Amino acid sequence: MSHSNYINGQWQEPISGDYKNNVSPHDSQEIEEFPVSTEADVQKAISSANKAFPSWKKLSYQQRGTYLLKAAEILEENTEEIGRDLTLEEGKTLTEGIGETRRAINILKYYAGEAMQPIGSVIPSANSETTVYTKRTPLGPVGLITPWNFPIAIPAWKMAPALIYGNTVVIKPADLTPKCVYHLMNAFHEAGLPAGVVNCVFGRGSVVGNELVENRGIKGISFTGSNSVGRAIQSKAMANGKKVQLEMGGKNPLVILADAGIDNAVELAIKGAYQSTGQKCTATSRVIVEEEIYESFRDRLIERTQSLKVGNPLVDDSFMGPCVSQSQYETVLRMIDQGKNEGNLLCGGESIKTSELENGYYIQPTIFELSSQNARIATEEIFGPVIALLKAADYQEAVQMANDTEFGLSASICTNNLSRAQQFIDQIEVGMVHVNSETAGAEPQIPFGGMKNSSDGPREQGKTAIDFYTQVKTVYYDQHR
Ligand SMILES: NC(=O)C1=CN([C@@H]2O[C@H](COP(=O)(O)OP(=O)(O)OC[C@H]3O[C@@H](n4cnc5c(N)ncnc54)[C@H](O)[C@@H]3O)[C@@H](O)[C@H]2O)C=CC1
Ligand SMILES: O=C(O)CCC(=O)C(=O)O
Repeated sequence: MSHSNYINGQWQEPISGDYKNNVSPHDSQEIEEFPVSTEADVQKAISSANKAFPSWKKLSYQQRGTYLLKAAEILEENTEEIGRDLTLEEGKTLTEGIGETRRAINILKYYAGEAMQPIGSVIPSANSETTVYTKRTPLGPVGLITPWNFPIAIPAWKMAPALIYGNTVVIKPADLTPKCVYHLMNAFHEAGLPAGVVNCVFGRGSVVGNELVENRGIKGISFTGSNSVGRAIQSKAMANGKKVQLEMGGKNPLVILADAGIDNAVELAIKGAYQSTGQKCTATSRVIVEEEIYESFRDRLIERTQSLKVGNPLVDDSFMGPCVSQSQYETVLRMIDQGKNEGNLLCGGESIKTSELENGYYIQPTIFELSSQNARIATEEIFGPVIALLKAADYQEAVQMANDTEFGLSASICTNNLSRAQQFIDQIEVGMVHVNSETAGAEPQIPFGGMKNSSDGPREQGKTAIDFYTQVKTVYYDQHR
């Protein structure tokens, strides 16, 4: 089956006539065809987003919210099918695929609800005759560049706030996972969204994404993906006068203090490190354990890791599926080889080539014990099912190690000591800190984003999303002159 771009309220074939298949990471089978678009397709989409902007901006928040709600209802009717398509093209388990689809639906509903919330504030002026208040004004057409690891939730969490606050959208989905954004576009189309308000152009980042970044018709870029691409986009987009929001990598630590319950701490490590095959920017990739319980924790972690069922993500009892692509699989295996030179391999460390999985991109969940926090596998983002395990003499050393990274997305501490937990919340240099919960996770109403080299620009999701998708207009209103 062949799909088209969604431009100006219509499904349009790419001008080049070129298509590429998405591929199942479970068995390398080609699934469906999606456009390999060129700059000219993007220019058409940008022009339609510009044409649609004035009348979309003019609608009330509640009128715009109605479209989001309708789209959410349409997705809801097809949750299972969409979750299945997500699992088929991305490789996370069906429970995660359906869960992510539900998350996308909740995001649309949450931002539809924002239409009922106050916008702006009234501020007292020095002059008693003057009322000062703030309004929010949308940026205009925005370009959304999204990754493959949350192929429906991340597009939804960028599109929903963009739309409710009055922007129009051109989205470029990750080329590995186009079907999920196709489902989103279809829901907006069926919901009767006016032509040109959302547009989707499938294709390569260096062509489609780059045109969004360079074209003057786009006023803001929201990007999630790798640090190298994010930073390159940032300098180009800012040079073109655009507002930029970046969500990039992480090297998230889970710190386990001696007073923590070992079984609970092990479960947090397992979920944080291996769900979605470790392909989350919030994944647990470093586990730092206080010396006193290090050995018992390590032994239990190895035992649980070896008990995990890795297999076809569409089959109910699989805990972990494959890496998303051949290239991601090769990158993770290269990092594992690096780890074999740097540390002590405790378990895993190989690809899985049983007859059922031989054509897939499967890797065993892997743990390295490290004596140095400076090893590459303890400092570089791997985006695979790999844990760097480190021993800390005490809390002070643990927090120093946790902060010894260029990244600052999320972190977690396992402890029953309230004052230690509070100290960690104050000392850890991340955007999202957990106490006794896993490093991953996001909810629509909660600000999402990091410090240091993990993020740039205002936070995504929750009420803070308004800070990227609008500008503040201050009004001085004097009634008597
Ligand atoms: N922070 C996160 O959630 C994510 C991080 N990553 C990291 O990035 C690594 C590589 O994954 P990729 O898929 O290659 O990430 P990427 O950063 O290349 O891709 C992310 C998005 O940017 C687009 N893009 C790529 N080059 C572009 C350009 N020159 N101009 C405009 N858009 C462009 C891609 O098509 C995709 O839609 C992963 O191993 C992981 O470490 C990947 C995906 C998500
Ligand atoms: O932890 C989550 O659920 C969201 C993570 C995420 O947004 C990402 O990996 O890009």
